[in-house]
Order: sequence, then structure tokens, then C-alpha cells
Amino acid sequence: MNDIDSTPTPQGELALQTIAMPKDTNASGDIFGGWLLSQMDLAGAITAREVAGGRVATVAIEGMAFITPVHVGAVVTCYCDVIEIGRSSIRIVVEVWIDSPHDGEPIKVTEGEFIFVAIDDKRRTRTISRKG
Ligand SMILES: CCCCCCCCCCCCCCCC(=O)SCCNC(=O)CCNC(=O)[C@H](O)C(C)(C)COP(=O)(O)OP(=O)(O)OC[C@H]1O[C@@H](n2cnc3c(N)ncnc32)[C@H](O)[C@@H]1OP(=O)(O)O
Repeated sequence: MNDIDSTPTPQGELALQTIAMPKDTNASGDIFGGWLLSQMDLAGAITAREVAGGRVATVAIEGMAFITPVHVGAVVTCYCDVIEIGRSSIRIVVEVWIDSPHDGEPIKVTEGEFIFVAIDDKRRTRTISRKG
């Protein structure tokens, strides 16, 4: 995983974009980490489904770090970078970025490694077929 402060631009492909709403805040008025985590899970799942060619389940989340609070109204963008494909697993670095409310500059909010597993309709793991 890249060092969280040393990467000036998003790594990976844009997978999901949404707006942080008042209902997603904690008692301090900042956006809940759990809400961000669920957006990252969705973004990773969209990417993993493409790679796996079908259904996936999240099996693990590693190395999460929350670096900057998110304000209500922020446009939250998730980028996904597939870093490893195993027999049935897909390891994806998911980064979340917002635009600074002060100068509009992009700010990295959090990142984490998500591992998804390709599963069939009986929830058994399945081998991912490689393209090409
Ligand atoms: C236009 C667009 C359209 C489409 C747009 C659709 C959007 C789509 C949205 C869907 C909505 C969101 C979906 C979110 C995804 C959930 O939120 S899924 C719900 C939460 N997750 C679960 O309920 C999963 C529960 N766990 C399980 O069922 C079982 O653990 C699993 C996943 C079937 C795996 O079973 P298992 O016995 O652990 O299997 P095992 O063979 O040991 O391991 C399988 C692989 O996982 C790896 N692995 C297992 N555990 C770990 C671990 N802790 N760490 C790392 N790797 C591990 C193994 O190394 C192995 O890798 P490979 O060597 O095969 O590559």
C-alpha cells in the first residue's frame, strides 16, 4: 500500500462517486467512518465483480487509515486499484478523495486494502478465469 500522505494524486480507477449527506454524520457533525467504509466496500465490490465476472463477497479488510474528516456536502470519490488476483481472491486498494472546502484541491481521506472472493450461487468459492 502507498504511504497515505505521500501520494498526491488518486491511484486506480474511479469506481464510485457520491455526496456526503447530513444523515451520514456522527454526533460531532463529521461523516461517520462506517459510512465511508461501506462506500469503499461498494466501490471495491463493483471493481471485483468486473474482475471476477460475477458474484463476490468481501472476505477481509486490511490496513485502514482515516486521515481527514469529511464534511457534509463533500463529493466523495472512491478509486480502486487491483493489486493482486489469486485463484479466487482479488486484492484491491480503495482510496477515498474529496475536494478541499477551502481551495478545491483534492484531499485523500482514507485508504484500505479490501479482499474479495469470487463465489457461485451456492456461496462456494470459484476460480477466477483470466482474460486474454
Ligand atoms: C454497473 C455495475 C454493476 C454491478 C454493480 C454491482 C455492485 C455490487 C454490489 C454488491 C453489494 C456489495 C457487496 C459487498 C460485499 C459484501 O458485503 S459480502 C458480505 C460480507 N461478506 C461475507 O458475508 C463473506 C463471508 N465469508 C464467506 O462466506 C467465506 O469466508 C468465503 C468468502 C466464501 C471464503 O471462504 P473460505 O473458506 O475462507 O475460502 P478459502 O478457500 O479459504 O479462501 C478463498 C480465498 O480467500 C482468501 N482469503 C480467505 N480469508 C482471507 C483473509 N482473512 N485475508 C486475506 N485473504 C483471505 C484465501 O487466501 C483464498 O484466496 P485464493 O488463493 O483462492 O485466491
